[in-house]
Amino acid sequence: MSVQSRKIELYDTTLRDGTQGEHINLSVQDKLLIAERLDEFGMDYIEGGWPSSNPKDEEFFIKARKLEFKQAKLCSFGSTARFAKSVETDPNLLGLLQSETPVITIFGKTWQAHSEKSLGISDEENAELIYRSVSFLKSEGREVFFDAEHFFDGYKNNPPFALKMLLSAVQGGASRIVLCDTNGGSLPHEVTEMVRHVLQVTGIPVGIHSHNDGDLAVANTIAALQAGATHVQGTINGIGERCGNANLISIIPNIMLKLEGTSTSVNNLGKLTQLSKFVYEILNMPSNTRAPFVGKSAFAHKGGIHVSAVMKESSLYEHIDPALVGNRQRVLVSELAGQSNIRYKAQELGIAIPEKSDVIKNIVNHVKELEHKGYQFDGAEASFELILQKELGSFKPFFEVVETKVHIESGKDAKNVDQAVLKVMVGGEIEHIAADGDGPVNALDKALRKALIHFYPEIKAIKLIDYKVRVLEEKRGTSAKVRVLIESSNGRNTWGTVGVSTNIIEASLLALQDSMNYHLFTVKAALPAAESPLPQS
Ligand SMILES: CC(=O)SCCNC(=O)CCNC(=O)[C@H](O)C(C)(C)COP(=O)(O)OP(=O)(O)OC[C@H]1O[C@@H](n2cnc3c(N)ncnc32)[C@H](O)[C@@H]1OP(=O)(O)O
Ligand SMILES: CC(=O)C(=O)O
Repeated sequence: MSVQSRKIELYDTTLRDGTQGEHINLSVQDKLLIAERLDEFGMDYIEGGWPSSNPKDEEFFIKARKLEFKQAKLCSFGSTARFAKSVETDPNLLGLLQSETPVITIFGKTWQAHSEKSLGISDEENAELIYRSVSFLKSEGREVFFDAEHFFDGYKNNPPFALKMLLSAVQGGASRIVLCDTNGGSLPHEVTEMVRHVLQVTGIPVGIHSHNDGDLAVANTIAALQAGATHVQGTINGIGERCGNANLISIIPNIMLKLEGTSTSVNNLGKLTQLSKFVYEILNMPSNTRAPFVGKSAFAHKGGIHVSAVMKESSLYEHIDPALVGNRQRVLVSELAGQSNIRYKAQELGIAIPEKSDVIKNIVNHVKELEHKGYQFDGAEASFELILQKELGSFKPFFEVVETKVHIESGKDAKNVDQAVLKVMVGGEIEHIAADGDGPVNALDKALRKALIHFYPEIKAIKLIDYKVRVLEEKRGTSAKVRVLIESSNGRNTWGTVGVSTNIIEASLLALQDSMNYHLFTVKAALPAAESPLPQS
């Protein structure tokens, strides 16, 4: 079949099937915000929930009447009626009508085992249930989409039964037949074959709704489109029941950038990364850094060979231009780096490296040695920049911690204090400072700030926003090395630093020192040389 210039309809079910995922919970307000954003992005249909199933979804549909969508149509979702003979009084169908959505999507059984065992009815009765449910909603002036639940399993088990149920929906007036891989176990070639057959038999637009239990939901969706389907159901970030639904965040760019002869209503694909982040944010979930297209690592190059090639021509190791989906290229520095990684980072930081010098080679070697000791510069780019600037001779530490003592007192009869005592040298002067804290690392942080504040008032702006400890040699138990990664912020920028030691206090102090040095260095770099008031140690 020809796949020339087909418009693919995007049907988002984040607000319904997405919320069937574990740990996913959206308030009415969350749902309204997401719905608006989905419309802005260019979805054709937004499934808001199952109105009669819970009060939240009922309230959502009432409030959603005030939303003014630019292009999307709101859909309510539910099942076929409980009994064929009384569709007109079925509370579920009446709830769908009361939601006042222009489109209603109902699911019905297309796997004989479900019809028999779950509903306990005959084939004829199920066909009648589907026909009467669809035609009743249709007679009330709504457009009706039919979600053929378990279609692929149903077809494998008994093709005539599965097709008969689809035809009942078509005869009832459904305008889309959506084939559901409800258990998510189908393979792409099976989907292709069955979609082709359904298109021949039904003669109306066919959609695909895949679940990800075999990690193939996106592949199965693309296979259905290649076979002629023109309607895609999925969720943002692939959230949904069990392993999730087909991820629209991957499907949409695959359609728009790769599947020739197809188009969608999305007007700015460059907003894809923002959309993914927005939904994670509302769900209060961390973004998936490895997500294709939109993840932080999706275009992050670590291996020296890759970076060397990417610097000559990005497409040598990138399947698309990251900007097309609102993402960006990144280069990581690690033990797998070559000189190209360092050159790239220097360029990114606006640092000129003298030609024909050993600077880059020295830095590569230094980074590899440090990573061998347990350092990690992914996530600690500020520590890396200090190494680079030091090697270039443009950075000298602003202070030196000459001595550290940390005192921990706990127990029934103890004072329960944690205290750090530091001797810090700044510009030839020694400061001897003690500070109490909530835990030894907090005491250390406070003591260091106290020692430095009157030399460098700028450090007041630094806030610790994340602190992570990782044991590096687990088998050595409490004598193992630890790596501390700290994320700091000055309200405008954030930066990461790292420290490694067998002593968790020392590892923390190293990361803290890098954080303060980095901040002071950037403050100094922002000033003309003659005006820099900062002493160096
Ligand atoms: C594949 C999918 O994702 S379908 C969507 C699944 N989503 C949800 O289930 C979330 C919302 N669901 C709910 O809030 C509740 O399950 C409700 C309100 C729909 C129903 O609640 P209850 O009436 O207490 O029934 P319960 O959930 O225990 O069982 C479901 C009933 O629906 C019946 N049913 C299932 N599918 C269909 C269908 N397509 N048509 C008609 N009835 C159906 C089942 O046979 C079962 O009936 P039974 O109680 O006579 O055995
Ligand atoms: C309808 C639906 O959500 C499914 O079959 O997976």
